[in-house]
Amino acid sequence: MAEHDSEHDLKVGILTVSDSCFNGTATDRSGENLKQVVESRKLFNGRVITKDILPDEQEQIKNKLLHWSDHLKLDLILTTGGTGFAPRDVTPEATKSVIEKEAPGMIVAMLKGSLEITPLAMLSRPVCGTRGCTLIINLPGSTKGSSECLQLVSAGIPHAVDLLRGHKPGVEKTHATLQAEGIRSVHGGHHSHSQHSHGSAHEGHRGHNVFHASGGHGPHPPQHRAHAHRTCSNSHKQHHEMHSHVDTEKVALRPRESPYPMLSVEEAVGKVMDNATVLHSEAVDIKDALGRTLARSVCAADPLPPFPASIKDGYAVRAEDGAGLRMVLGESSAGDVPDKPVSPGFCVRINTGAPVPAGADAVVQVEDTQLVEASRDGKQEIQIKILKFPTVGQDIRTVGSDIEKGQEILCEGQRLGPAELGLLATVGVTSVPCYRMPVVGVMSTGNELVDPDTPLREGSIRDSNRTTLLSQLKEYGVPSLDLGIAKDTPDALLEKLTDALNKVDIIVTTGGVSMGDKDYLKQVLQVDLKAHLHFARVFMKPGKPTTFATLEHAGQRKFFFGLPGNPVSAIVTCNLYVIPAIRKMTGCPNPHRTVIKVKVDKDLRLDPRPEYHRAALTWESGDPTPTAHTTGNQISSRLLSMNQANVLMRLPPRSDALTHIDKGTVVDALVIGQV
Ligand SMILES: Nc1nc2c(c(=O)[nH]1)N[C@H]1C(S)=C(S)[C@@H](COP(=O)(O)OP(=O)(O)OC[C@H]3O[C@@H](n4cnc5c(N)ncnc54)[C@H](O)[C@@H]3O)O[C@H]1N2
Ligand code: MOO
Ligand SMILES: [Mg+2]
Repeated sequence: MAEHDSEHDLKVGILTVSDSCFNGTATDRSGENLKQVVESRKLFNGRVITKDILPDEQEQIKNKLLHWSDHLKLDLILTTGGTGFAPRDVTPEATKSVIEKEAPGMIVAMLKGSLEITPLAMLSRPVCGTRGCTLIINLPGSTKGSSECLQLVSAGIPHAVDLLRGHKPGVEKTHATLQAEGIRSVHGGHHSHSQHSHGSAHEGHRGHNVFHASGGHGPHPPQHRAHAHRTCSNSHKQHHEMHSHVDTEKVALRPRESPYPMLSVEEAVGKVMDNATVLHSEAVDIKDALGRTLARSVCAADPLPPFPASIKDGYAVRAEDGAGLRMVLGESSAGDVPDKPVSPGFCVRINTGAPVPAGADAVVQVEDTQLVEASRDGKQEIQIKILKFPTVGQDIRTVGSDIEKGQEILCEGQRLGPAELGLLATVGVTSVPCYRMPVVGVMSTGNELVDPDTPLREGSIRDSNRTTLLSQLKEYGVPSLDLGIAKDTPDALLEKLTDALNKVDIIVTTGGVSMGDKDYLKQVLQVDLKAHLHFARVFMKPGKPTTFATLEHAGQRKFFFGLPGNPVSAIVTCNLYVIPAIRKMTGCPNPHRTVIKVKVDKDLRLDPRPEYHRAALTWESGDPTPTAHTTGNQISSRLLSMNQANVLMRLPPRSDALTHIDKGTVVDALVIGQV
């Protein structure tokens, strides 16, 4: 599949120069048509960033060209109209006043091609040239003429822009592509009629077109004959090689590697965590704080228990009275405020949790007493016989014995679980400062995707990544937004991402980040959103094309995680990069996954990349190291390999010395599920 050098996508401006279109007495058909031709991406990979209509006023045209070149920094400006001999035709003059270098070759290409169609083309006065990195081309005003002329120069446009941008890789890459892949059929105006001596004519390398000059050079054995072709030479020659032939035998065939460096997982995680700064705190009611991270420590305002409390149901006594008979004075139940102090020889019936009355310094549980029926002066009195000698403090919780006044009960950075929230209730703190939770938007990309509840159509599959990722975020109590499915076009991506930027802190997309010619995410991030791309390839399996970027938007730092589309890659990379980043942002002091030692349950073949191998744990009796049962075929598309998996075993990359991991070997494993 032709690699799509997305960063070379051209930013195009279309300027219609016409009094009648400007004042609305005519419709701007040629400008609209040019927009369609550019958006069709048939001639080159470009996108119309801006389009306008101006009257035939030289100053206005000049200012527009200056603005589009110097401020919008467009790659290509196509003007249509105002290039003739009529008194109001001043587009060439306006253009000449802004360009820094002329491009006569393009004028020749246009006029040569046009003159073959009509001699009247001699009346056209187009100017072509560059200003900064912007290429400006005057096209005729008619719909037919402007699109024909654009076709005539289109093959040179991408290279011109590459050279203007000083993007060696673009030119070199094209060269490498041509050399590596031999002759490409032409896409520009020169549909030469050379016969194809080998294989089917592939589509030209997207965005870079080359010319076929007809015929080859002398007899070549059919299988080796390379057509003569003219390509934009690389920068040091600055001219077209005419009719040179490429003998693919001799040319060094260079691989078409992605231009993005491959990071190790450690480096990638490091970059993510370096950028994930802790968010500010906000007051959260404790009934909504489950799973949140505390932003400030909490101390107890008062002691617990606030009074000496009985631990048992029994009798509050004076220990020094020892064992033997006691008159029962009264009772102290939980919630009572005792009013009768215990005097020598007496005791008070008491319940667990009830305040121990003054004078008493021990509690004898009811099991250690005998009830002695007694009556005095005809009145029923209760006496008990204490069977064992009580000790001072027995079964009494002294004031503050659970929580002292002023004691710090929770510290900053703690995750608030049920017990922690209970503690807050205990000390009467019902609202706590917690780190804000980032809002995470999840978006799938891919023309092949349909919603899970939609019937499949030819060539489509159901989107599972959103379900997986949204529920993984829910598991961590992270507020999330379903951003839907974006089609595989730059505009669809740009529109959804731009919209999401105002709603979420973190955007997680899946798909469209590998080497496909429809994998536009990186380009949209870099070119359109001007995001800072931290990495776009990681030496790991699954997850190689994982892409991470940040962007300052409206004074806030926004995060992009472009996870791979393969379902397993998506959830594994979410666990490795997204969840730890979120945990760090929410103040969690140890945001990373817990790593444990596990024993592999069978021989495992190693992959050339370090693999995060899915497994489910069991504990064999007497063996403290759990056994990790592999979930089988680990291909990145097989979501079943995540089924019941609660760890990701970290397996080393294959080497000459090590091609397998033997059964019983102990390896590290990241805990990702309930163990
Ligand atoms: N020439 C190369 N091709 C690929 C490479 C490479 O290095 N060279 N990398 C491969 C690896 S590794 C991965 S991972 C994938 C990732 O590609 P993308 O991130 O561009 O993902 P897509 O191409 O859009 O989709 C990949 C795969 O996953 C399916 N998919 C996508 N989204 C979903 C979803 N929401 N639910 C379910 N399934 C989804 C999609 O249909 C594809 O089958 O690139 C390899 N290619
Ligand atoms: O990197 Mo991919 O996720 O292995 O298939
Ligand atoms: Mg792809």
